[in-house]
Amino acid sequence: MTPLLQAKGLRLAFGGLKAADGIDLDVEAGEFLAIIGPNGAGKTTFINMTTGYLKPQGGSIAFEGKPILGLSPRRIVGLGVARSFQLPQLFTEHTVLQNVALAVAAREGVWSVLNPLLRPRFRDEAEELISRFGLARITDVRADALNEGARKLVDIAMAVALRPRLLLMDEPTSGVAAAEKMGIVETLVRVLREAGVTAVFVEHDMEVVGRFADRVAVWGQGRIAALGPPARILNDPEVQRTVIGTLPPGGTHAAA
Ligand SMILES: Nc1ncnc2c1ncn2[C@@H]1O[C@H](COP(=O)(O)OP(=O)(O)OP(=O)(O)O)[C@@H](O)[C@H]1O
Repeated sequence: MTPLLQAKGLRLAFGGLKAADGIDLDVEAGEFLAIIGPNGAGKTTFINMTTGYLKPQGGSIAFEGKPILGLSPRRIVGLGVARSFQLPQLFTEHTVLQNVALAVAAREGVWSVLNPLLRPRFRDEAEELISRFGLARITDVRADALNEGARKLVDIAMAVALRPRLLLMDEPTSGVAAAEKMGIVETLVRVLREAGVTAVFVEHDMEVVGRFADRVAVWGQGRIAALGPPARILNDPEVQRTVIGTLPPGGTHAAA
């Protein structure tokens, strides 16, 4: 079967720095794939290339078998690939409802920030989506008054409003308070699974990766250093040493 997303030989250098140095990755429909790796390994660069924000200098990317490399971010969204950002991109002076309604309107080709709530169809859909994310109690709260966990969920709700088949999330739990983290991930995984959305997410919290990823890709200096099920990857001594940091340099077993 054709993979949902297929990246082959992606290369991109910034000056002498190879942020992508021959990335080959297939993402299968329905899976949750976690990307882990040290800072600067090129994880965000991969998301940027896949969503049209950066153009690789070599290689190819196909979504549902069709080439998407070189298309604008908006065209790629239109084909069914959405993303969320490490820093949520919300309209801070607008309420949660207005933000999500704007995303619904954008999907329908209405790009105006002039009150999308005037259209009951957009408003109803936004309200329904907000309640699926368990955010009904903050529907009318302005985005700049939200905590980081709520901001992340609203950002992802806006991406889901675009009705993607693939969603790429850049560090969905970064900045979220530890006590809130698992609840946030449980919510977004539930919504994405119910909606049949395949997910690729960059994550630094290995407990989140272990609980929610079907496969894990380990990034190292613009390359995929390891790829496989979480039970194997997270217990790999080399991954523990270079990414997770539980082993002393040269150590062979996890520190207590
Ligand atoms: N637009 C750019 N111009 C120049 N250098 C860039 C650009 N984007 C990324 N880089 C560099 O490319 C390398 C890979 O960056 P990237 O953001 O993809 O890493 P990352 O694995 O996502 O890191 P982190 O976990 O810190 O977010 C870094 O050294 C970064 O400084």
